Amino acid sequence: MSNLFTEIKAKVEKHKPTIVLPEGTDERILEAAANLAKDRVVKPILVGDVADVQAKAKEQGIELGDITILDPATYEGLDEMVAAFVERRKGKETEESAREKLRDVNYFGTMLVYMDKADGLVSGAAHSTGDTVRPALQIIKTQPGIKRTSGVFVMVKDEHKFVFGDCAINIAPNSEELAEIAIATAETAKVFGLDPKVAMLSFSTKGSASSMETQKVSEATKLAQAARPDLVIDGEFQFDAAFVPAVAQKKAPDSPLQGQANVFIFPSLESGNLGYKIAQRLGGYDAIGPILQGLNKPVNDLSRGCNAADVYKLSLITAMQSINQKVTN
Ligand SMILES: CC(C)(COP(=O)(O)OP(=O)(O)OC[C@H]1O[C@@H](n2cnc3c(N)ncnc32)[C@H](O)[C@@H]1OP(=O)(O)O)[C@@H](O)C(=O)NCCC(=O)NCCS
Ligand SMILES: CC(=O)OP(=O)(O)O
Repeated sequence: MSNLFTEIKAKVEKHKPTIVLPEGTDERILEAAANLAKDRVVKPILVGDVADVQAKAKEQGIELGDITILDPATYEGLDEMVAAFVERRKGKETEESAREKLRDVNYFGTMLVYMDKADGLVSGAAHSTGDTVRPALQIIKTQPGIKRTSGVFVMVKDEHKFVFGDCAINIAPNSEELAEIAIATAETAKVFGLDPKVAMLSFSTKGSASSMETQKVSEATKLAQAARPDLVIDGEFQFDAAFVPAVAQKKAPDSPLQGQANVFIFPSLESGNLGYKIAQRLGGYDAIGPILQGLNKPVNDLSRGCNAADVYKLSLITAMQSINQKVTN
């Protein structure tokens, strides 16, 4: 495990937050839950039919020990949960529709977090991002002052570390949304020990091309710089001009980034999602996330292409977010 996760583990194990893993019959989730419990870093809660979860674990040779398994169908606090859900959704759900939705493991798990029965949630190994995050957007909601949540990846290879955003949520952000994503991602990067140097990515560097797309990024750059003059944010940049000092010298010699960017903001979800997967699969980077930024409580998504180690690491990050949020609140 890289230094980054060894450090996070040391921080988290003192508190042992409770993390809900709603996909209780997925073998990667089961393996990660067993390892998290064995290493005594977080307390996992698995969701699903108890017999099914236990059978799947047995089939995989995974020892669950005393890990809690909650079944939405038999959960004794369900009436209280239904009432809290209806109240939270203020006229958007009836008791009947709430009861129906809470049969879904992601809605159920998210309500456990909302009701403080758990500190955070990690899901998405077996669900699409939409199905994973929609309950959080509706129930947990964004922090005051944050308009939209966004999803970033911490990209790690040996001691190299970068943050990529938005790779998960906002399909076609406008310039204001992109500026908000850039600022939130810079703050997330600090949590991972980076001194953020934020590049706003495009297919153009400092006006080398001009189109609606490049102007959107250039406008977002100005908005982010104006909102947070304390942060190093520049754009618009092609990836090479942001990352390779020799190319930066040629394309943007006056930029404070100097080809040293470590936070990359993609102009659209198409580019962000493709970009992280290319760095992961061709570049050999570990891609941990998507980590959702700006929510009131930590709920994080996984790629369906994840492995058990990814689930373990994202659970550690989720636990760290819950500890940090409690300190801040
Ligand atoms: C995230 C996503 C599912 C939300 O879309 P949706 O379910 O259609 O959302 P809706 O527009 O119906 O809104 C549902 C709720 O979420 C809120 N919401 C939607 N997007 C949000 C965002 N980015 N931040 C915060 N809240 C958001 C809405 O305000 C709404 O709240 P309300 O019900 O309290 O009024 C959608 O943007 C999406 O599909 N994104 C791409 C996901 C993806 O496939 N990524 C690639 C793989 S990682
Ligand atoms: C983050 C992501 O791309 O998720 P998935 O691979 O499950 O679509």
